[in-house]
Amino acid sequence: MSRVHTVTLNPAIDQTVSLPHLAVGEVNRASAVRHDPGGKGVNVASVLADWGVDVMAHGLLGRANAAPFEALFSRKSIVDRMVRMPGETRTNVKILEEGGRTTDLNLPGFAAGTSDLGPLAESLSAVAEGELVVISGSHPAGLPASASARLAALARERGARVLCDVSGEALVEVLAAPVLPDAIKPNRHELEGWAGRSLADRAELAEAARALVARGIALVVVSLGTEGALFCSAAGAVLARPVELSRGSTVGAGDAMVAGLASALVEGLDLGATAARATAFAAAKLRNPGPHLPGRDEVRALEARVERVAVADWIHAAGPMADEGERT
Ligand SMILES: Nc1ncnc2c1ncn2[C@@H]1O[C@H](COP(=O)(O)OP(=O)(O)OP(=O)(O)O)[C@@H](O)[C@H]1O
Ligand SMILES: O=P(O)(O)OC[C@@]1(O)O[C@H](CO)[C@@H](O)[C@@H]1O
Repeated sequence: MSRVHTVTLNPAIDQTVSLPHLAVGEVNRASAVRHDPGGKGVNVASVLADWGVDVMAHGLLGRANAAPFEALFSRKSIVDRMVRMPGETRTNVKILEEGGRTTDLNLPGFAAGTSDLGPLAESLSAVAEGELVVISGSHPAGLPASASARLAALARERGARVLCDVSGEALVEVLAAPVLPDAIKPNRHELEGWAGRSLADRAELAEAARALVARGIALVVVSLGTEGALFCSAAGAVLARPVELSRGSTVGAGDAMVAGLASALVEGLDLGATAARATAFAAAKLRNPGPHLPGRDEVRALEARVERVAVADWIHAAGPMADEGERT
C-alpha cells in the first residue's frame, strides 16, 4: 500500500476529564482523567497506522513535551518528520459528562511564524509522486491563514494527491487556491463557515457539497455527527449513517473518518465503498478512548453493517437533521 503523509500544524495533548455533570461556575470533581497525544493529523496518522498503512507524520511539535508523541510514533512505526518548536505543544481539555456531552477547551500552545514554513516545506520533500498528503486541523498563532493552502500546493507540485480537513480562514484559503485539493471533509459548521450561511436544510447542504464537486474537488465529504456523513463525487452522492450510537467522547471521530477516507483513496475504492470504509473507521474508533482502531476483522464487520441511503431519499426524510453538536 502506498505511503500516506499527515500534516499537523497545531497538535495537542488531549486531556479528557470525565465527570457526572459539568456545573459551570461551580467546583466540579472529576471521576477520571486521561491524556492522549493528538491533534487532527496526529489522530489520522495513528488510526491509519493501526490499519497497516505506512505513515509519515509532518507538522510542528513543541520540543518541551514531545515525549508522548514520540512514544506513539515509535509504538506504531510512524515516521516522525515533525519540526521541533521551542516551547510546549498545547493541552486541549475535553470535559466528558456521563451523558456523552463533551465540552472542548482548546488552549494556545507554541507560537509559530512564516519562517517555520521553510522547514515544513523541506520535510514535505519526502513526498513522492502518487502518494497521499492529509492536511488537518488549525494553525498555531502566528502562522498565516494561507499556511495549509501553501503546503497543499507544494504537495500537489510533487505529484501527490491532497485530502484537507481544515476550517475557518484556512478552509477559505484552501478553496480559493488555483489548484484545489482532491478531497475535503468539513463538518456542517465548517462548511457553513466557508459558505457564510446556514445549511440546516438537507437539500441546501447536498447542493453545497455538489457545487464543490462541480468546481473540481473529486471527493467532498460533509460529516454530520449522529446524522452520519454525506459523500459526494462525480459518480453521485450517498448518505452513510453511523453504525451504532456512541455515548462516550466523540473527540476524534472526524479524524478516524478522514483516516478511513485516506485508506479508501489509497486503495482506489468506489464512492459506496468509501462511505462504508470511512463510517466504519469512525464507529470503530468510538468503541475505545484515544485515536486507535481495533483489529481489522472488527473494522471489516462494521464496514459490512454501514447503512447507505440515496441522497434523494435522505433529503425527503421527515424531521430535522439530528443534532450533531457544535464541536469542530
Ligand atoms: N455520537 C456518535 N455516535 C456514533 N457515531 C458518531 C457519533 N458522532 C459522530 N459519529 C460518526 O463520526 C463521523 C464524524 O463525526 P463528526 O461529524 O462529529 O466529525 P467532526 O466534527 O469532524 O469531529 P471531530 O472534530 O471531533 O473529530 C460521523 O459522520 C458519524 O459517522
Ligand atoms: O484546534 P483544532 O486543531 O481545530 O482541533 C484540535 C482537536 O480538537 O482536534 C482533535 C479532534 O478532532 C483533537 O485531538 C484536538 O484536541
